[in-house]
Amino acid sequence: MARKAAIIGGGVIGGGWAARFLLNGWDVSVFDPDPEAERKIAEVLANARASLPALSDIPMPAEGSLSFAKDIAKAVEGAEYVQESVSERLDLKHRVFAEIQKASRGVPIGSSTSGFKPSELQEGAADPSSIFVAHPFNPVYLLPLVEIVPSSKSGEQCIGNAKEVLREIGMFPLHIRKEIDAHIADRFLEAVWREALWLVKDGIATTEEIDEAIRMGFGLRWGQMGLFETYRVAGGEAGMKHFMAQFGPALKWPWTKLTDVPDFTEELVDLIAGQSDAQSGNYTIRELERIRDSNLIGFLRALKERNWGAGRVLREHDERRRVAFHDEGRTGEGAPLVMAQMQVLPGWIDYNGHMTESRYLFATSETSDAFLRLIGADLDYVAGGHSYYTAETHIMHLGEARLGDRLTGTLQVLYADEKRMHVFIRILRGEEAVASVEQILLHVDMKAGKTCPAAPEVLGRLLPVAEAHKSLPRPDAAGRHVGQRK
Ligand SMILES: NC(=O)C1=CN([C@@H]2O[C@H](COP(=O)(O)OP(=O)(O)OC[C@H]3O[C@@H](n4cnc5c(N)ncnc54)[C@H](O)[C@@H]3O)[C@@H](O)[C@H]2O)C=CC1
Ligand SMILES: C[N+](C)(C)CC(=O)CC(=O)[O-]
Repeated sequence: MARKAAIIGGGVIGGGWAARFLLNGWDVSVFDPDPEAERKIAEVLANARASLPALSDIPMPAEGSLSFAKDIAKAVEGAEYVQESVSERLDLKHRVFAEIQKASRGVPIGSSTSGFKPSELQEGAADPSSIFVAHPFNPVYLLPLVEIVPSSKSGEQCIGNAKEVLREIGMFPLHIRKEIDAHIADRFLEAVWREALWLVKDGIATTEEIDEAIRMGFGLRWGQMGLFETYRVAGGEAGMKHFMAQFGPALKWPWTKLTDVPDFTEELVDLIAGQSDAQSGNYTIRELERIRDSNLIGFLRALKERNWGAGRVLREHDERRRVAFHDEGRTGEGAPLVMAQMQVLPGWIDYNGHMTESRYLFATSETSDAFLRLIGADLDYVAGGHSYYTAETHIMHLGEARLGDRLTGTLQVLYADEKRMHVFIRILRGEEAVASVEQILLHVDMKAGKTCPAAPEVLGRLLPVAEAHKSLPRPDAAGRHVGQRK
């Protein structure tokens, strides 16, 4: 049975949490008195379904079920984890915690609060030890960071369990050791926002110019190296000390307004809202969300390739799920093995408006690479000097894959021996095959540059699969060559 999370407050952030839990296989019960909550969450969920799976290199678990509860007590019934995401008002959050704890004592309650300290959230609670800050970042279903802030009253076991749950849904829990208003990340965001407000108010830059200054330059740097690592590099060979000596004094020059905040007069609000409308008003919010999401996917995938920063979290999440998915001894008895799930992304579409041909080969190697990992011919094996090389590939295009389609790669072993592996891959959209691919792979000694028998532990996994697949019907297309008549 799927595990259950309760989401209290289903706005921008609650909707993102619901999507992240659901797509990672959890059942989710939402309570939000807003009559529009169901519609809003459905829209966030649609965006999440179109983006999150594209970060994963192994099949996503079956989506959990979503329900809307009539009150908090019903929502938290049987929940293993509760995430509070109601509006940012302390009195409201206190009332919500009281209701949760009346119905379910001891369950971990993470609060999405952007600024309140956990000790403030815990005031007057029946059980302060199970309330803590779990501050996420928008879009919650794509960005891994969640700031976990306990107070001295928080239970160690509760925080440990909560971090484990959050890791399971692919997040990066950053444990903040000392509680502080606005935690770590929002202090930066506020500081940058304050400076930006001054620049607009003083007529120095428009909202668009400020956004260009970020996204064309240092925003890209921060996304992959953060602040200190970026500055370390900027210190050149002389390093961080040199960087500090050179640029430290500037902090005391009048470069910044520091903590001075401009008054939110009607004039300033109109100025900023007007410039923002002129800059992006031709897009709806949902369109902007989709643009943001597909940019983030590309960026995160690049980081994943390099196993760097947020990309490392994605790899670790895949690895945890791979262990669960490819449980020991799985041979694919009675059916081809489901090896990969993919999503057709904007950059995969060609001038004919469907998935471009090179992506069929990409989908094939995603599938066969996953199989190689399953049988132990993984990156460690390759580092040891042995690998499988593809000797021949025949792709048959059977249907058109379109933008946003979810594709599944399955693999059937037609034949295998010490050195050879003959496989049949299907790229499926739902039940329909959009392509079938026949491949022969050879096991090689990479240093010698010639074929050789695979290691016994690899054969120990490959041959039982080949044996199990002997009972499967041989695909009609197996053995066909290009242009051949039936
Ligand atoms: N929007 C953002 O960028 C971020 C917001 N947060 C935090 O997340 C929390 C929620 O913020 P948003 O989602 O942006 O606000 P929002 O206004 O989009 O959603 C708040 C939701 O709470 C619901 N609500 C109000 N009273 C309720 C009650 N008694 N029980 C259940 N639901 C109730 C409202 O109907 C609304 O749907 C806040 O604490 C905020 O600081 C955290 C990270 C980012
Ligand atoms: C604006 N905000 C303070 C609510 C932002 C956050 O808390 C985090 C984010 O997603 O930027």
